[in-house]
Amino acid sequence: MEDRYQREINYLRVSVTDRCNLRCRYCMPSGGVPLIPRREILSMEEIARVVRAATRVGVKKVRLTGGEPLVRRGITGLVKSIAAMPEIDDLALTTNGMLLAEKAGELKEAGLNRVNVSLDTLKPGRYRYITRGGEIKAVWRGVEKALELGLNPVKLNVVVIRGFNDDEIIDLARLSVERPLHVRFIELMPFGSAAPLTGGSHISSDEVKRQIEEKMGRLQEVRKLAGSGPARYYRVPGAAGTIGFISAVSDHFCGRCNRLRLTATGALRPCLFRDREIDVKGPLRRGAGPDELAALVVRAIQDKPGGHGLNEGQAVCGKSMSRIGG
Ligand SMILES: Nc1nc2c(ncn2[C@@H]2O[C@H](COP(=O)(O)OP(=O)(O)OP(=O)(O)O)[C@@H](O)[C@H]2O)c(=O)[nH]1
Ligand SMILES: C[S@@+](CC[C@H](N)C(=O)[O-])C[C@H]1O[C@@H](n2cnc3c(N)ncnc32)[C@H](O)[C@@H]1O
Ligand code: SF4
Ligand code: SF4
Repeated sequence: MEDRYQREINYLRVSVTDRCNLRCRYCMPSGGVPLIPRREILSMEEIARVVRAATRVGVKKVRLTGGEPLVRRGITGLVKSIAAMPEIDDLALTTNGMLLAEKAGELKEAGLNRVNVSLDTLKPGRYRYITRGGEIKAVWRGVEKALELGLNPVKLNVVVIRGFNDDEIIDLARLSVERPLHVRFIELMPFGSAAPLTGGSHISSDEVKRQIEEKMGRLQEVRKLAGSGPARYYRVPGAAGTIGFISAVSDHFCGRCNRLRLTATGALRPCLFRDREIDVKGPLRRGAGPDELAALVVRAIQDKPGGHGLNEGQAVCGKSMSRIGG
């Protein structure tokens, strides 16, 4: 359905857990986020009930994210139940890739359409540093497996950080040339944990694009690539994959916003950057039926702000990305 700004809201991002097997420096403090007791987290069955209610008011696309969705037990069963909902035409997952090689087969079989994998560097030492202990080989095994199984398109998420990976922009962009990989450069967003990395180090998507075009020639705009997110896509002429830009800070893609979020603790969140949330866990556990749940989804859609307000100093985000479901 449409919100107050005539935007069609048809995409639900579900954070299935706040837990993660990595501790990326821009996402979490070194000790991780304080663990939420298990009973506070929605069960897979509860998540499926909310998704089903959301389909009644026009949600067609679902993304499972987190924390790390692949550390949550029962993820394959959740994929299966969402994939079975006839209204859903795109079911995707965002993952750090560490467990992807072992899980990709069962996820594909359960009905997952595609994956976005986070990978900020090509260098094993840097990967270990930024993730505080991740193993890059495991991520590449996951990416290879996803390609082999046809979890199409496979997108790579690269957060660009000055002084960390800005010297790898061209090498990362080149990954899109030979193989059908879709490399997306993401502007670092000012969440709490990212603060030490943002000091004077923000690199805009325009700057990244300029660097790529200087070395690789003019990029062609690509109109359609499976997805529902905020990225803009381009292609090196003749390349198998694409290069995308997610300009969360410099560009107001809020005008094209099409999404709602469901947090791991059972709240509908109208906007990534605003702390306002609508509780659904309480009603779910008091036995709310499909109509009542659908009404809460409608309320969350009506509550969506026109934009994130980051550049007007209105945004308040006390939580980390892992809690909300980046
Ligand atoms: N500011 C902002 N950033 C978002 C929003 N949705 C996703 N992002 C960011 O975009 C980056 C990539 O997100 P993904 O989880 O891969 O999903 P997506 O780009 O929506 O997915 P596609 O359907 O493949 O286009 C992450 O860093 C997200 O935090 C949003 O609503 N607002
Ligand atoms: C929060 S993670 C959750 C899914 C999964 N654990 C992963 O890393 O892909 C989703 C996305 O948010 C991005 N992200 C986290 N913190 C960010 C920040 N401060 N700025 C920009 N992107 C961020 C990550 O790079 C990742 O692509
Ligand atoms: S970005 Fe993803 S992998 Fe990294 S700490 Fe956050 S939730 Fe975990
Ligand atoms: S910041 Fe808020 S309004 Fe803007 S695109 Fe993201 S969720 Fe939508």
